[in-house]
Amino acid sequence: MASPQGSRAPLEFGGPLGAAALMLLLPVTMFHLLLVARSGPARLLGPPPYLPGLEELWSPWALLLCLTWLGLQAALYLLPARKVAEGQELKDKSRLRYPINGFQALMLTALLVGLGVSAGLPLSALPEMLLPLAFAATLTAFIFSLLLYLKALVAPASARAPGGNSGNLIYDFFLGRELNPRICSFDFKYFCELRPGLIGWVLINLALLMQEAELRGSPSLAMWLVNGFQLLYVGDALWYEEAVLTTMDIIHDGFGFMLAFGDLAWVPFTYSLQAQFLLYHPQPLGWPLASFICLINAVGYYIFRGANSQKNTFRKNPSDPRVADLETISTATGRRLLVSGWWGMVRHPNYLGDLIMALAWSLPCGVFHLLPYFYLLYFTALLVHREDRDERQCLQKYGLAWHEYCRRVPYRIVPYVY
Ligand SMILES: NC(=O)C1=CN([C@@H]2O[C@H](COP(=O)(O)OP(=O)(O)OC[C@H]3O[C@@H](n4cnc5c(N)ncnc54)[C@H](OP(=O)(O)O)[C@@H]3O)[C@@H](O)[C@H]2O)C=CC1
Ligand SMILES: CC(C)CCC[C@@H](C)[C@H]1CC=C2C3=C(CC[C@@]21C)[C@@]1(C)CC[C@H](O)C(C)(C)[C@@H]1CC3
Repeated sequence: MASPQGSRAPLEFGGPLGAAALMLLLPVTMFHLLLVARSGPARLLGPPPYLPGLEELWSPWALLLCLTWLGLQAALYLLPARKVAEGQELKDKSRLRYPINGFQALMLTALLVGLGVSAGLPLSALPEMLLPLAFAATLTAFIFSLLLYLKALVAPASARAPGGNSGNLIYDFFLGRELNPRICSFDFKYFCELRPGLIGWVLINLALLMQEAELRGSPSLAMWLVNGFQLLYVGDALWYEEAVLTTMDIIHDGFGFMLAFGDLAWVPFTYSLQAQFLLYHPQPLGWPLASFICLINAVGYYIFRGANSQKNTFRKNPSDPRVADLETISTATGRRLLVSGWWGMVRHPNYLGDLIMALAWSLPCGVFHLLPYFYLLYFTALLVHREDRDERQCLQKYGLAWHEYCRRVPYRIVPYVY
């Protein structure tokens, strides 16, 4: 469908029908997971134990907590940054500037939470509020996406995202019309991608760990592992914050319901599923198996970090001694593609590392329930779809050079498998 605004990007996610289905399915799945995690049988594929009434979902206190959290993270975002980074070149040849203070926000949040807990803040009561909090976050994401849609109506054409301007209201609302919506220097997409959801996720994990300690005397080894692995992942994302500026979400995708809901609700409430499961279904785990799981997480992290850093270093400065010796192929755009090192092994080595880590996050929950493996299953689907989207974009950008890269590096994510 050609858009009235002139953008001819092919429709993704199954077009308007797919977008409408996802807008319904994603929140329903999130609430299903929250309900099933605390039920006895914890069956991913079974019906939820009961259907919650509005009085169990809606709480003005939960909404207030959710908005206070967003306000706190926004205030931390506005604090002076150790560095200001430039994003990729935009259509109008300009570059946006982004504060690099995400890790500082994580540390300050930890300090504030630590002070709060020592002053009697009942953090371990948070798990009891997950349902109304998730409802408040979903409501916030929906209203926020509506405001973003309206804001895009008055944005200049050069500010539009390549994909979210089909002319179909539902599709554009889902994908997001504006690429980098901002008020003054406050960048909503960059803020939401890394701060409230990711830091909220580790806070929920911590609250679940503390509640387990209250219930059983001390947190289990499995709970420690899940908390440790996911804290490492979030800490890494914020430490290497600048790297997010070269991801598909920032460069290509508009900011609409998909990312607003994904960042503000989906990430904190479904990515903490393993810790939620462990609180209600304690799993025995001995040190030998725990050490093996740590090794799997370390291998995944090594590949994930190695691949992401290699590409970011190369994109920032191809003559950097750490990447200068790597073999590359030239493209008509002037940008080169790496064909050795991590990016010579498969075409998305960072996805491979991420998937190995996802496996390590589920293993502490044992092998008798499918529920804690939901993240691994969803993430595999997300990355396979994302890889497909990226391939199409790269083919459009690099043409013959991309074909040559695919010939030299035939596997997409898993060597000799896929
Ligand atoms: N936990 C989660 O829920 C999620 C995590 N992720 C993680 O986010 C990270 C970023 O993912 P994503 O944004 O999808 O994609 P990538 O970081 O893999 O970026 C893809 C881009 O990299 C560049 N590129 C591809 N091949 C090469 C090459 N051989 N040499 C140099 N540059 C190349 C191309 O852009 P160009 O050439 O224009 O630079 C391409 O568009 C990944 O580690 C992923 O695992 C992603 C989604 C969800
Ligand atoms: C559920 C929907 C269909 C899709 C929602 C997707 C979002 C939840 C994800 C899209 C890309 C993401 C990234 C991260 C978190 C999840 C979302 C927002 C990321 C911030 C996680 C930490 C990593 O280190 C990263 C590389 C910075 C990630 C960037 C992409």
